[in-house]
Amino acid sequence: MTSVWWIRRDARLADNPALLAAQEDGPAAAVFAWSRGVHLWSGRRRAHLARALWSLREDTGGVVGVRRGDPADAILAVAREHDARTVFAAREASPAGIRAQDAVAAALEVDGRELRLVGTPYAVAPGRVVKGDGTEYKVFTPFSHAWREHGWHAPAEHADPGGFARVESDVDLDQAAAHGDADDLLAERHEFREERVLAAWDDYVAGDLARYATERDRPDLDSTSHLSVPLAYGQIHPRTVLAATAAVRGEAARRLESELAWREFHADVLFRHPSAQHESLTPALPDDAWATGAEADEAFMAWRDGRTGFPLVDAGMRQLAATGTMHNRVRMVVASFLVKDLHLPWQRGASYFRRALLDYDHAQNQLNWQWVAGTGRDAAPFFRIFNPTSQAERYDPERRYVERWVAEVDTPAYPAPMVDHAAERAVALADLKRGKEARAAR
Ligand SMILES: Cc1cc2nc3c(=O)[nH]c(=O)nc-3n(C[C@H](O)[C@H](O)[C@H](O)COP(=O)(O)OP(=O)(O)OC[C@H]3O[C@@H](n4cnc5c(N)ncnc54)[C@H](O)[C@@H]3O)c2cc1C
Repeated sequence: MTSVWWIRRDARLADNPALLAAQEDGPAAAVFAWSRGVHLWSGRRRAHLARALWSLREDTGGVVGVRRGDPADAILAVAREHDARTVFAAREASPAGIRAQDAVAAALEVDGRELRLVGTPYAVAPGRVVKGDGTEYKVFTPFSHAWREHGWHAPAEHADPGGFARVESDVDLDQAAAHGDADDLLAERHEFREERVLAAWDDYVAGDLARYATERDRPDLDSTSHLSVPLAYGQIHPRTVLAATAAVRGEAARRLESELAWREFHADVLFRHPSAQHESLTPALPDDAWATGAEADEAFMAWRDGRTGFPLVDAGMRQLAATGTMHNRVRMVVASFLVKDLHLPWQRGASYFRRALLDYDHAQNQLNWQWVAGTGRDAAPFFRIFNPTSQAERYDPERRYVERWVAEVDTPAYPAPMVDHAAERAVALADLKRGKEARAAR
């Protein structure tokens, strides 16, 4: 009997419980729905997705299908073609992901078929980690302890690459992969083959991981895992990552696990508070605190284009435009600069990141922006105002990162700082104080 595997954020054969379930009683008809939503993605992300799907198709003898249309239509059509009673897929926890799976389940049900959700893109499904009284953890550290205590399954076995039924495609993946990013080209192409992603991770565990605890904040040394891109497209599962780190002793492996716990925490927060995708969880600032009008637009463009006159901010924004990624420390600095120095709402920065990041992940992006803005789930957000100059001195001491991305930094062509950081910091703190007083008075 053929079942359908609806490919979502999990274009991989390794450690994929939904795919294994679909192959249990016979070959799986695998299909990805190339929906209107995908057309709204940036060209660089769409092209990377096409390459990841192309790679999966290569690995399965060319039988994986990619169908134009919204999931409810595309998945139902393939289920009918293969006379499949059951469709298997990973459960998503984001608002858009939940909407899509509800729509697919409803379309299948009226046709006498069934959607079964198996596994999630997380080690522990969002919503599962709860306090003794069943309520959510609002703060990261206790969440991460409870998350570790909860634990997770060992990685699932590798799926059978020969266990697929052919699904015809109506999307030209070669075309999408080759030309999808023609107007949005990256300086370097990121790895998109599952086998190589896994091999690169094995190499990392055997090599650079040892430096992670001491160097993870150094953009000039670039010794982080670079897992965020394959995690975003589901080419590796966090459980696979955690199984490897569990076998390594020492601070570095624990640190990396803790970063993955942030990924799980943010997914949990968004699952419980879907409005956090657009609205501040804690509206820390009064409404009149935000800059508006033409001057604000110009400031935004200077930030976006890496022309602020603060070398670390400009280096980060140029790295983002050129490569689709940015080192985490620098993401925090540029985000803080937009919100606390330029007084622009975090949503504006988050929406530019959505266009520019190759590792864009809705929960991680929106909640990290809220963390920096001090509007998220945080005990002491008040003083999180990054000084772009001292951050550069501390984390890029020889200026190697800055000089790589801002070649003209020491020439007259480089602009003077667009704001006085100390003055803008004082404004931000005064705004935060007003916001706090207004909330207390309510
Ligand atoms: C404003 C802002 C926006 C961000 N947007 C995204 C995004 O859209 N997608 C995304 O994957 N990450 C995002 N991050 C988190 C982080 O910057 C990236 O995950 C990290 O830089 C990726 O590099 P790496 O894989 O080498 O990380 P490593 O340091 O090697 O970490 C390993 C993994 O842990 C997870 N991780 C690390 N730091 C964080 C964090 N702060 N929050 C959540 N998970 C984390 C990631 O999955 C990462 O791949 C954002 C951070 C900020 C401050």
